[in-house]
This record gives sequence, C-alpha cells and structure tokens, in this order.
Amino acid sequence: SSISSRLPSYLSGPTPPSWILGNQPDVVLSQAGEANARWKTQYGAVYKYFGCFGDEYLVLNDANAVQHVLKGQTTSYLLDKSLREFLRLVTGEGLIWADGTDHARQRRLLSPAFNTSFIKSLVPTFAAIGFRLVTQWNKRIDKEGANGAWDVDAFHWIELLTMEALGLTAFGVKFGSLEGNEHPLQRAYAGMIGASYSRPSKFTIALGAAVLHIPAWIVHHIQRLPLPGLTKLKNAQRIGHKFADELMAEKRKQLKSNAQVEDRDFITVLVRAGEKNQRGNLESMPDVEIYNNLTTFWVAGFETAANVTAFTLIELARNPHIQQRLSSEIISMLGTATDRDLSDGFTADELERMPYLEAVVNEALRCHAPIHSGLFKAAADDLIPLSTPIQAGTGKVDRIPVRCGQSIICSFDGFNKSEEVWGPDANQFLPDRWLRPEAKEVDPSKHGGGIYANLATFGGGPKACIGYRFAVLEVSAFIVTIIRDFEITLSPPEWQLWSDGSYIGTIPTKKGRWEGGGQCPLTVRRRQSKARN
Ligand code: HEM
Repeated sequence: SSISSRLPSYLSGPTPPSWILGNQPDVVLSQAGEANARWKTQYGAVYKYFGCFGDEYLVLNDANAVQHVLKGQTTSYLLDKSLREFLRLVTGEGLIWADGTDHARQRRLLSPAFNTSFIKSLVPTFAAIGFRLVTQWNKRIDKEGANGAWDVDAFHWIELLTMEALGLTAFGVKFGSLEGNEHPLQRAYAGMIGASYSRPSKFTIALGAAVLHIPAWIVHHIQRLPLPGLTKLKNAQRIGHKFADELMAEKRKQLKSNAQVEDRDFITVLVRAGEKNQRGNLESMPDVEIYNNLTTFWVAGFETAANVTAFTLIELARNPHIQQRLSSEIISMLGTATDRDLSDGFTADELERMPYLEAVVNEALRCHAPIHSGLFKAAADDLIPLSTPIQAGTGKVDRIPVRCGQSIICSFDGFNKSEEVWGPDANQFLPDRWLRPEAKEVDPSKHGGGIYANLATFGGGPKACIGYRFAVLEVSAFIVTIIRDFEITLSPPEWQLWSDGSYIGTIPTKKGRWEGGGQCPLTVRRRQSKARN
C-alpha cells in the first residue's frame, strides 16, 4: 500500500524507500543532526519524513514553531503514551514521566532543590571532584607517561566525574570511583542506565519504532513479565530504593536533633522542605516520589553532562588557540597548580568571573546538544506558528495545521545551528560569538523558547530541563580543573570525531567503533611542568 500523509501537501520531504523502515536508517545511522541538516537545506526548516511502518513526522527547525511546541508541553504536546510507559520502567513516576497537573505539582515540590543559590553552593563540590580527577591523572602521568605525556581515553573518567557529582549532590554519598572504589548505589544506577551502546541493525531500528506501536496498556503490563533485562532493572531499582529510604530516614533523624544540618544535597533539601510543609499543613512530596525523582535526575543528568564535558574537551584539544586563551583566563583567576591547591574547589563567584569559559561551554552546548531532538505528540488539533512563512502553492503560509496525534520532532540541533538565528557561521565552533554584544539581546522572532542562552539544548516551556544550572556549573567546574593543570591534544592527532546520534542522545565516538561506547582520546601533559622544575 502507498504511504498516505496527514500533513498539508505543500510540505515536502524525502521519499521513503520502503514502508517498513522508511527514512529511519538515514536518521539513526548518520551523525546526530546530519540527516536533518541535509533535509532542512533541501526541503526547508519545516518538512515531513516517514519513519518505520508509515509513521509520519513533522520536523521543526523554525524558531516560533519550536517555541510553540515546547511551551505547549504537558497540555497540548505530550510524550508518546507507549514511550512514557517504557520510561516509567526506568525512572518510575518522576518528573520526566509526569504530565498535566501532576507534573506541575511535582515540579513545584522539587523547586527548593533547584533554586539558584543552592545550585551555586554546589560549585565547590563539583570543583573538588574535578580536582580528584586531576590528582589521579598526575599520578598516571608519573607512572605511565612517556616524556611527560600520557595517553588516555578520557571518556570513562568523565563518566566517573558526573557520577560522583550526582552521588554527592543528590544523595550526599561519596562513591570514590575516581580512586578505584565501587559503591553499591553507583553499581545499581550504572546498571539501570545500561551504559553499553551498540550499532543498531535494521532489525533493531524497526524494533525501536515498533515499540511506539505497542498500546500503552500492554507496555504497562510488560513490567510484570520475568524478562531478563527487566529483572536486572528491577534489581537495580530495589537496591537504589532501599538505599534512598535509609538515607531519608537518617536525614529525618539528623534534622530532628539538629536544625543546623547543612543543605549540601538534594535529599537533605527535599526531606527538610517536606517536613516544613507538613508542619505548615501544606502538601509535601511522598518519599517514593522523592526517590523516583532522584532516579530521574540520575537518568537525565548523568550521560548528558558527561557527553557535554567530553565534547568540550575534544573541541579544546582540536582548537589549541581556544584552549590557550581559556587556560590563560583560568590561571589569571585561580593561579597555577603550584599557586593554589584546588582540593576544596573554588566558588561559583570565581566561575562567573570567567567570561571566556562561559563562551566555550555555551558554544559546546550549542554545537553538541547531547539530546539532539525532542519527540512530541499533538494532544489536539492545532495551528503551529512560523517565524519564516513557507511557500504553499502560489501563496505563503505562516501557520501549519496539525491533527490530534501527529508526531512532531523539534530539532534542538537544527535550531541551535539555524543560520537565521546564529548567522552564516552557525556550523562552526566559535566561542567568540558569545562575547559579541548582540549575544545578549535576542530578536523575539529568533527566540526558540529555550531556557538558557537561547539554546534549544535544555528544551523549554513547563518541561524544560530542571537541571540546566546544575549542568552548566558542573561542566564548567570540570573543564576549569582539567584545563588549568593540563594541556590536552587529540590522540592520535588525526582522530576524527563521529557525533553519534542514535535515537535522541548524542555521544562522541569514532566512526565504525560503536562497540566501545563514547570516546574522548587525549594526550595529557602537565601545563606547568616547565615552571615546576
Ligand atoms: C548538559 C546536560 C543536560 C542536558 C543537555 C539536558 C537536557 C534536557 C532536555 C533537552 C530535557 C527535556 C526538555 C523539554 O522537554 O523541554 C531535559 C529534561 C530534564 N532534565 Fe536535563 N539535561 C542535562 C542535565 C540535567 C541534570 C544534571 C539534571 C538533574 C540534576 C537534569 C534533570 C532533568 C529533568 C528532571 C528533566 C525533566 C523535566 C520535566 O519534565 O519537568 N538534567 N533535560
């Protein structure tokens, strides 16, 4: 049977070679955002394409259109029902899973954990974690380095950084993974995410899409089946849950006997906020929901932050001038390794006085959005407004009609690299763009509705990333500690980055080397080695 379209005929897009796979292999097997960049040039910022089994997607790269859909989340644009049920298996009924008024309630009750001053108070913790990595790397350079240079695939180390950060700031637990220890909670969560990647075969691509065709109620019942993957997941959930329960009970005891307990982690903040609300007869978050959200933060904040850190280091390694300029700024702020020991970290205030650092991190977030697109379903018929009208027959339209149930992809990567918004050099890594005065004032017709720096990287609207400040400060602190003390280059220098874009995540890897997962291969040298001796 021929594939029929529910979208207006004036929208164009690639012709699907088959009904089963459609154009899905073009998307899944190319680099993140690559197929979209090509189709955007060919068919315009708004186009349609067919995935597997005749699934039709409306793809949006246009600023107003992206903004409209992001703002409509939890009410008029929702997560696919079946996808949401699968998500429940991993995160439980936490913030990513929640919709409507339940979502609004959870978000409100979680807000104490994400207020600006609390998140800023975490910077010394992030920085001290970065310094623990520096300490380990110094030891390796001495032991394993040749002529002061040490080759390392830094990707796994970076994953340990973001794991330690979540361990300390979410649960108040130090895993010690950078020092070679393994903590049961960390093991449980690592198992939950299943950090292994594999290149999808055509069969897995179809299977991935088929999931969206399984009715949500069936997915809901899948969790009762003794499938091996699920058993592992449930085990991990059980360990994590037990651990969190013990920690919450312990916090309650501490808070009862001593009101001075410092707010150093999410558990303390959320347990305290809950107790306070109870005393004031206000609604407080049930323990199981606190736990589900700690798991949610883990799923949302572990790999994403690790990937941005890795992409930033790769950009610095392959752009020595940018790295040089950044290291000068850092050293003029914090001194060299011999001037100041960073075992107690540094403050948010010190970070904020490094404008070039902010420019570098923003540019990495723009060029390498770790979630390259968002997938939504229209909950009702709607008209999506456009910043740039498109040709429809002999006239132009500035709104696209969609029907209830329409699948929509907001390309975060496409918006971040839109020439209309970012100029003709949108595809280049140029931190300097953030230092221009215009960077601070965004023309409303070029605003994608993002919550940070007019980037779509953290999404927008009611479901925008709640952890964006956490992520930006964490990544910045890691970059500062590493770049202050080490000079990095790619190893080997001709190593080619492949930004893998399977499904929605973007990971740095090497073409043809999926099995190994993410990569960040560096040669590391002490920056101040000459000054030292
Ligand atoms: C660079 C790192 C990160 C990136 C790029 C990122 C990106 C995103 C994106 C694109 C969304 C969906 C937004 C939308 O639908 O409009 C999201 C949601 C979310 N993120 Fe992040 N994230 C990062 C780090 C974190 C961290 C560190 C945490 C927690 C500590 C976190 C917690 C969440 C949560 C809970 C949601 C769901 C919010 C809701 O549905 O209300 N993220 N994130």
